[in-house]
Parts: sequence; C-alpha cells; structure tokens
Amino acid sequence: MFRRLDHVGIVVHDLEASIQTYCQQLGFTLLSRVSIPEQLVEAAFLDGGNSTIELIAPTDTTSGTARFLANRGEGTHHVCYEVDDIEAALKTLQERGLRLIDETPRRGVHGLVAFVHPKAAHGVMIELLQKDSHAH
Ligand SMILES: CC[C@@H](C(=O)O)C(=O)SCCNC(=O)CCNC(=O)[C@H](O)C(C)(C)COP(=O)(O)OP(=O)(O)OC[C@H]1O[C@@H](n2cnc3c(N)ncnc32)[C@H](O)[C@@H]1OP(=O)(O)O
Ligand SMILES: [Co+2]
Repeated sequence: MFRRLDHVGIVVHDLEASIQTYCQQLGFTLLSRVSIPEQLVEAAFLDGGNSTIELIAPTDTTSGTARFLANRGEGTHHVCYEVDDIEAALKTLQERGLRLIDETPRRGVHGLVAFVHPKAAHGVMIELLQKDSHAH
C-alpha cells in the first residue's frame, strides 16, 4: 500500500524562524513555501538530502494544528506516506478497522491527501498522499 515515506510534518510557532534554523544551521534547502487556507496553515517544504520535511505554522487559533501547538508545543506532527491509489488505500484501511479522519481525500499541496487519526496508529498521525503525477 505505501510506496514510500514522502515527508515528515513538523509544527512550529514561527515559520520564517524555523526555515532559517533548518536552512542556515541544519543545511536543509527550501523547496517551496505555501499557504493552505483550507487547512488554516502555512507550510514550507525543505529538502534534507533524499528526504523532505514540511514545516507547518497555524494561521489561526481554531484549527487542530493550532491546538496541537497550544497543547503540545512545537514538534513532529505527522508522517506522510505516498500511495498510488488513495481511494483504494482508504477503503482498505477502513476495512481493517482503522479510525480515519478523512474517509474521502481532500486537496493537498502536491496531490490528494487524507489523514488517519493519530490514536489509530499509537500516537502518530499518518497522512496519505496520492501525488498529482500519479493521478488516475
Ligand atoms: C493539506 C496539506 C498537508 C500536506 O500537503 O502535507 C498537510 O500536512 S496539512 C497538516 C495539518 N492538517 C491536519 O493536521 C489535518 C488533520 N488533523 C485533524 O483533523 C486534527 O488535528 C485531529 C488530528 C483530528 C485532532 O483534532 P482534535 O481532535 O479537534 O484535536 P485535539 O487537540 O482535541 O486532539 C485529540 C487527541 O489527539 C491528539 N493529537 C492531535 N493531533 C495529534 C498529532 N498530530 N499527533 C499525535 N496526537 C495528536 C491530541 O493530543 C489529543 O490526544 P489526548 O490529549 O490524549 O486526547
Ligand atoms: Co503533510
């Protein structure tokens, strides 16, 4: 089902400051910086050398991301896996009894995304991504 690990999502207070830390001090390369109004976040994708991280900052105080930040502080927020067919993957996961946040995919930055509830995977939120380049 999972083709590869696509990115690790990290929630931060200040997107610009965290980009500077990861690029200037840790040597990551900024790939893109996007606003995702439907998720009430802004994000930056960085290349760490055959790996990608997504820095995410909430743009409001009501989203799950804002609550994550308020309750748990900055830190690892989700792990995203690429799938070939997100509809089929969600159906399989649902049949296996996993608690889904999204039963149908929504538009993400690089394709269709859906989230598995963190409680279903022992405290780690899993994001599924069907890249636009693999659209059926
Ligand atoms: C589309 C862009 C996309 C990309 O292209 O890559 C992104 O990655 S955008 C990322 C931001 N979007 C999301 O996170 C969407 C999915 N998230 C949600 O729907 C909600 O955040 C949630 C996971 C359902 C939680 O919402 P809610 O139940 O309202 O919040 P609570 O604060 O009450 O949390 C309940 C419970 O779950 C624990 N929790 C919450 N988030 C996480 C997390 N990321 N990892 C681990 N655990 C998490 C939280 O601690 C609570 O646990 P208890 O305190 O034990 O009850
Ligand atoms: Co993500």
